[in-house]
Amino acid sequence: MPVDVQSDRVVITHGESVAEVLLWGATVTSWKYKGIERLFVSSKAVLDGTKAVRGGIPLVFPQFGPGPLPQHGFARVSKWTWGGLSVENASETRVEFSLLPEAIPASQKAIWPHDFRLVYTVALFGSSLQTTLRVRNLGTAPFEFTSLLHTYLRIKDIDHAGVVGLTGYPFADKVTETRTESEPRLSVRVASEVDRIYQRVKNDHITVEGTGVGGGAIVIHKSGFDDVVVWNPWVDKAKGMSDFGDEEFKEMICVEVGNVSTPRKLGPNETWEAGQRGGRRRPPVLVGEGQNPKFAFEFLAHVDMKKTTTKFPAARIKKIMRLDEDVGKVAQVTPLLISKALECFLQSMLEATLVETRARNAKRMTVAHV
Ligand SMILES: O=P(O)(O)OC[C@H]1O[C@H](O)[C@H](O)[C@@H](O)[C@@H]1O
Repeated sequence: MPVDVQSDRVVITHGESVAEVLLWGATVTSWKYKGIERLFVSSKAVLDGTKAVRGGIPLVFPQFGPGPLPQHGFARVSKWTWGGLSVENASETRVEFSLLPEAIPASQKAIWPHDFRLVYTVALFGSSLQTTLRVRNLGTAPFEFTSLLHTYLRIKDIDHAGVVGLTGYPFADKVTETRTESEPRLSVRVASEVDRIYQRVKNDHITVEGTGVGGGAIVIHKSGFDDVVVWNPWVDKAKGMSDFGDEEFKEMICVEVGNVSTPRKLGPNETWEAGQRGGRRRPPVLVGEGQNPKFAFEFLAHVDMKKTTTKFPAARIKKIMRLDEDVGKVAQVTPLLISKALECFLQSMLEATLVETRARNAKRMTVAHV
C-alpha cells in the first residue's frame, strides 16, 4: 500500500522512498530514500502534539517569527485533517492534508480572525520529495500572511556543510542585526550561530552540500517563495533549547524557503501556492556532459583488462564505489581508471611535496610539506 494512515500520522511509500507526516502540524518527520534519512529530527523532539516538532519540516503560517500570534504562527501547532491520496502512478505518490479555522484555538483565532483553507501536499517521486502549501481566502476581506517551510536537513558534519546558490543576494542577519546587500560567498558555511534571511532569491535551486547523501548534496528547488532562511543555533542556543541536544547543531542545518520579508496579500476567493522539491544532486559524471572526455576515452580504448595492473586493488575500489547509493553497476574498467587517476594524483602530490621539502632544506619529508 502506498499510504498507511495511522491515528496520528501517515506513512507514504513510493518505490524506494518513504515519508512520514504527523497530523500535528502536518509536519514531515521523516524522508528516506533507499533507507537513508535526509531529514533531521532532534532526539529530544516532542512528538505528542504539545509543542512544535524540533525537526523535519514544520510549516510556518501565517506569521514568521515572533508577533501577535505565538512564534511562527498556528499551522505547526494545529492538528491537520488527512485529505487522502490524490495521485498514485508510476512516477509519483501524492497525499493531502488540510487546515481550516475550526482547528485553531479560539485565542489565536481572535488575533487572526480570517476565514481560510490551507491544503498541504506531500508528494514522493523517484528519489525526491515535494511539499506544497496552498492558501485560499474563504472570507469577504483580504488578509496578509507570511509563510515558510522550516526544513531541517540532516548533515554529516557542520564543518563540511555549505549552502550554495545564495551568492549576490541581499540578506538580513538576525544574529548581528545587520543587513548586507550582496552575499559574497559561493558557499555559505556555518562556524557560529547563523540566522539569516536571504531576500528576493531568484535562483530556484539551492544546493546543500555535506548532507552525506546523493554525492554529498541535496538540491532544493523552490517555487513561489521569494526568501531563503539559513539557520543553525550553534553552541549556546542549542544548550538553551529543551527539545534539542547540546551537540545536535553539528548534525543539522535549516534551509527554509518562504515568504517572510514581505507578507503576501490575498483577496477574497483568491488562492496562492508555493512549494519546494528536494532531491539528491546528481553525482558528477566522469565522462561526458560537457567535460573533456579525451583522457578517459583514450585510456578505455587501450585497456587490455587481462594485462592491466594497477597499484590499488580494483576490487577494493569497486567496493568503496558501491557504498554510494547513487552508484549502480560498475563497469569492469572503471576501477582501473580510478586507480590510475589516484596514482597520477599521488605522484604529482609527492613531487610537489618533495619540492617544498627541498626548498625548506629539510632532511625529512613531513606532513607540513604537503
Ligand atoms: O525555535 P523555533 O520557534 O522553532 O524557531 C527556530 C528558528 O526558526 C527560524 O529559522 C528563525 O529564523 C530563527 O530565528 C528561529 O530561532
